[in-house]
Amino acid sequence: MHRFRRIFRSASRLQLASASGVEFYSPSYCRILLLRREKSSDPSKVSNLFTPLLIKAEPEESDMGVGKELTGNISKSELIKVLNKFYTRPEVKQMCTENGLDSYLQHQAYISFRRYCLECESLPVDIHIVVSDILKGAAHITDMFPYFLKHARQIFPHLDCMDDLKRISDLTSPPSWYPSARAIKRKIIFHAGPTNSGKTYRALERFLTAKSGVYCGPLKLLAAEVYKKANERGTPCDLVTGEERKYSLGEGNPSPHVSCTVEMTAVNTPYEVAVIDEIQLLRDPGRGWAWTRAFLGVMAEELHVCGEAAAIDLISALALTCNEDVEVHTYKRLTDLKVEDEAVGNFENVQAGDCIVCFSKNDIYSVSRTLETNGREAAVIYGGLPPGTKLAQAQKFNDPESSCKLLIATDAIGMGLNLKLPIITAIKFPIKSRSFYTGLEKKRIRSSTVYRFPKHLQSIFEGICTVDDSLYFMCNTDDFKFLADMIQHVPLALRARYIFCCAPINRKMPFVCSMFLKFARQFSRNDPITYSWLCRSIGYPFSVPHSLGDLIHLECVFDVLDLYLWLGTRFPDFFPAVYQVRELQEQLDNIIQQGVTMITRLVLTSQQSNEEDVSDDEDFSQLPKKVARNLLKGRGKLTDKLMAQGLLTPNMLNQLRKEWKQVSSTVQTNDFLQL
Ligand SMILES: Nc1ncnc2c1ncn2[C@@H]1O[C@H](COP(=O)(O)OP(=O)(O)OP(=O)(O)O)[C@@H](O)[C@H]1O
Ligand SMILES: [Mg+2]
Repeated sequence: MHRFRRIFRSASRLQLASASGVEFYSPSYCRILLLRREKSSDPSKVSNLFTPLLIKAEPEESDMGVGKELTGNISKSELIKVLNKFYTRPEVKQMCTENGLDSYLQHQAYISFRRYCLECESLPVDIHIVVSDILKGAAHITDMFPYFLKHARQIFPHLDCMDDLKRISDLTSPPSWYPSARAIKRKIIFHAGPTNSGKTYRALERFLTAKSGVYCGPLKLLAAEVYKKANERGTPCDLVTGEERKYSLGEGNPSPHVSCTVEMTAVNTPYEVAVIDEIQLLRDPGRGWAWTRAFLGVMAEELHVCGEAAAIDLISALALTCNEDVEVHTYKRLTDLKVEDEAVGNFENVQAGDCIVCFSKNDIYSVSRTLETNGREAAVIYGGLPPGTKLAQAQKFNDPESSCKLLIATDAIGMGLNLKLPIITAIKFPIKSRSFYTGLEKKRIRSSTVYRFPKHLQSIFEGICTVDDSLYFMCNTDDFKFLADMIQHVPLALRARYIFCCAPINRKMPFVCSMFLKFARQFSRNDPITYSWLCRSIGYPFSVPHSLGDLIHLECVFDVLDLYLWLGTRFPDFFPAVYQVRELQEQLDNIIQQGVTMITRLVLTSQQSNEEDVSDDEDFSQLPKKVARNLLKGRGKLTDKLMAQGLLTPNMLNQLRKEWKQVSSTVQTNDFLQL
């Protein structure tokens, strides 16, 4: 029986148990490129993305002076008068709109047309004649329009292909993108129920007994678990994630069964059974597209989806658009869930077997320190840890022989780890309201759709695409755009640029971002990213972390290696060292494990060094206080900028601080400012 004890009373507490969210996914998971399209997208925002081409005011030689000869001279002031009058006429605005020029494009086109006419040494003959006729009253002011429109189309060539753009941006019928799946009538079974009710178990039983099958999971850890389980049960099964493919029947010989992360689902391979786990995640703004794609596209005679009952309506509606029915199997919890009446109150009341769920890494650090001060040993699990470390920590907690009886975790524990938890103490640190897993509100559930292009194209596409927003929304592409910006000046072919922009990296980690940029630069120079180059760049050999900063840096290095493997599966010629990199990851996983084991010591070291920093602040009394403090604390615009550009890593910053402390007594304010 799972017993919930509470330190703080809160209605949201129970939601921690159904840990099916996305908040704590490891940074290494694909977080891809989806746009959320607001219903009322402003078309002028799309126009703003188009920059007018510069048209030189050089009429053809044969035109030179002909207009003047035919109809006499036109002074600049007369010309300006005609142009201004033309642009203020409501009929002109109306004709512009009818020809696809919104107010932004009209304005830009007018500025350009006016400049063109005024800078021309001699107006093109046709324009000269029409202006002259307008001045004489022989033509209407709107007769200028064809010349204006011709100019507008020259400076905005996209106007000519807008219809085609709209056609290819028509996203109103995603089911039709998967003709192979539409060619078969799939039997869809929805396994609905709360967490720990046996949904995945039942679907997997069917998967394992089928002639062929695919399991599509939300996490690498889960995909790996199914891969292991299938092979142990005598069903040869391959593992496919963004970073690797493991063959069960020998290299290059695919098995009829595949366990994969949902992004890697093959939509052109026929299977007898497909299982899509945690189906409610198709509403996730970042990764939801992968569930939508798998659901609409997988070619399976029998499709089992497992997830929260709140997603039944959406799945049924999507199935209807595929002319398919959904059979719903509902499940009850296998174990009772009981919320205790009494709050735990304080850490001394935490008992052996308890799991303390925190909401950030910092809370993990402070709780582990507090527990250790009370002489309690705890295992630690959070999303950013490598899979091996998570498993080792889970093992330590699960092992009845182990002296470690407590677990401190973010809700990364919710997916993919089997934990023996007779009692879960859900603690919210700090007490601030954050809603997790809040269920799917009917009106807001829509499935997400993906489109991926380099940033500028992506934004244009986002603006003009049409989506059936009763069922779909475009996902969030901020990460994609961030990466596109970062490599904007690196000369890459479109396809390579696009793939680089899809890389699943955490943009909040400067070191990972800087390595991403280095990979892209090296790639653009046609230089393979060799093992020795990589080792030099990541500071190999690794050493056991001495501070929290070191530990976090090693986690980043792990992600860099993940990035290498991810790119390696797409550009094997340029990332040739995948086998060695996997070995490096194993070593690093072990070192991170050692770091996590002594996390309390790392917290202490970091606190002490912070305290030292604070006292050293006094040494800087000569310096502008804010600047000195920022340098010591690693904050401030310059520091942020250098970190963001990857020119400064946490390690380098630490080193810099140490060196700075040594020389601080001799450095004068002016020297510092000149630095
Ligand atoms: N019929 C069964 N026989 C034996 N073990 C079972 C059975 N059903 C479920 N289990 C076990 O119970 C545990 C929970 O089951 P499962 O993972 O399928 O739950 P779930 O409903 O998918 O939960 P979640 O929503 O958290 O993914 C697993 O360890 C599973 O192996
Ligand atoms: Mg499950």
